[in-house]
Amino acid sequence: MIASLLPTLKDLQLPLRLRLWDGSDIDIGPSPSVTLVIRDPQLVAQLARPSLDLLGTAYVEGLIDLQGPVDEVIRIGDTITRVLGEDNMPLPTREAHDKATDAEAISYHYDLSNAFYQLWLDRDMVYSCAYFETGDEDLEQAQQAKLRHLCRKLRLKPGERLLDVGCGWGGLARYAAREFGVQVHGITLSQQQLELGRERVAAEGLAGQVTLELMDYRDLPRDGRFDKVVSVGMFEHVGHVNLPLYCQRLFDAVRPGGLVMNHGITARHTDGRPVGHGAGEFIDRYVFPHGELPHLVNISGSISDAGLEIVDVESLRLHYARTLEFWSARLEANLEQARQLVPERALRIWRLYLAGCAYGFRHNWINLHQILASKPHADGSHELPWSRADLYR
Ligand SMILES: C[S@@+](CC[C@H](N)C(=O)[O-])C[C@H]1O[C@@H](n2cnc3c(N)ncnc32)[C@H](O)[C@@H]1O
Repeated sequence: MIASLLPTLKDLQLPLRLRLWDGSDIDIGPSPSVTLVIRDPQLVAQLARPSLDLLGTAYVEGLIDLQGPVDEVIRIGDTITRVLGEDNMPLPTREAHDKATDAEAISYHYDLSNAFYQLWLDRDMVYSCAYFETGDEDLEQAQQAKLRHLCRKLRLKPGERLLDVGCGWGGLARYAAREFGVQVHGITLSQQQLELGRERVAAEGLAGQVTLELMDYRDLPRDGRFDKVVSVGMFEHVGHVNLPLYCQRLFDAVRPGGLVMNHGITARHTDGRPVGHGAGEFIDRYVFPHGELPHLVNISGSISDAGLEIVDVESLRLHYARTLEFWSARLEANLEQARQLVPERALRIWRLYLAGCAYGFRHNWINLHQILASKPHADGSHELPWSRADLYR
C-alpha cells in the first residue's frame, strides 16, 4: 500500500522522512527536516486521501508522531493534502447554540490552565490579534498597541462606562481603566479567567474602576447603560444562528450616541466553504468546539439589522499571522514546562492549532476584522470626529 503512494509523494520533493511501524525509514525528498512516524499500519490506506483533520487527529490520538519544526510540519501537511486530498469538502453545518453547550465549549478551551496560557501569551494575557504599527514590534509592544488602538477607536473619555464582552483575563479592561480613566465591566464564561482576572484587577488597585463577572452575553442588561461596548475575539463562539441576537444585545447595552467595536476572526468565503483541507474540522473537534466563523458580510449584516451604523472597518489578517507566530514560537520554546501543566494530548492539540492558524492567516484562509459601529441618536447624529486623524496622533 505504502509503495503505491511513494511516487506521488516523491514528486513533491518535500523534506520529509517516513518512519514505519517496523522502524524502517523512507526519505520522500532531500535533507528531511520533518519525520512522520507511522505507528499503525492501518493508517496507510487513509493516507491515500489525506486531510489536515486526518493527520491532526492521528497525531493527537498517538497513531503518528511528528518530529521537526512545527511550522514545517504544517507546511508539509498542507502541501500533501492539497495534492492528494479531497477537493469537494462539504459545507460545514450551522449549529444551534444554547447557553449550556456554549458554556461547556468555553470551559473546555479557556479553563485548560491559566499557567499554560501564561507561558506563551504576553504579560497581560491578551488572547486575540495584536497590532503591529511598523512590523518591528515584539509581542508585548504589539499587544499594548492593539489595546491602545481599540481604546482610541472607541474614543474613550475619562469617566465613561465601557462594557467588555468576552473579557478574557481582563487585559483590555485594566488597560482602558488605567490609561483612559474609564469604568469597565467585563464578562466572560470562563471561571479560570474570572479568578485570575479579578486577582490582577485587585493587584493593580483598579477594583474601584473594573468589575468582572461570569455571564453569558445573552443575559446582559438591556437598558443602554454603557457609553461604549467592545467585544474582542468573542463573536467566533456565537454561531451564525445567534448573530442577530448577539448584535441586538450589543445594541441594547449601549446608549444612543455610543460606540460598539466588534473585533474577531472572519471567514474567507461568504458561504463558509471549507478552506485548508480539513483544518476547520480539526479546530471544531479539538480546539474550539461549536466555534463558527461568519464572513464579514454576515456579521456586518447583523450589526446593521440591529440598528447600529457601521462607521469603520479594518482588516488585520497579517497581524494575526504574526501574533500566532509569536505565540507558537513561545510555546515551542517552553515545551518541557508546558508538559508539566497540561496533558500531552492537549499539548499536541495546542501546538498544531497555534502553528496551523498562523499558517492559515498567512495564506488567506481566514481574516480578522475590527468593525466599529455607532448607535445613532434619534435625529441621526452621532458623536464621532470628522476623520480618523485622532487615532494616529
Ligand atoms: C479568545 S477569548 C478573548 C478574550 C479577550 N477579549 C482578549 O482579547 O484577550 C474569548 C472570550 O470570549 C468569552 N466568551 C465566549 N462566549 C461567550 C459568551 N457566550 N458569553 C460571554 N463571554 C463569552 C470567553 O469566555 C473568552 O473570555
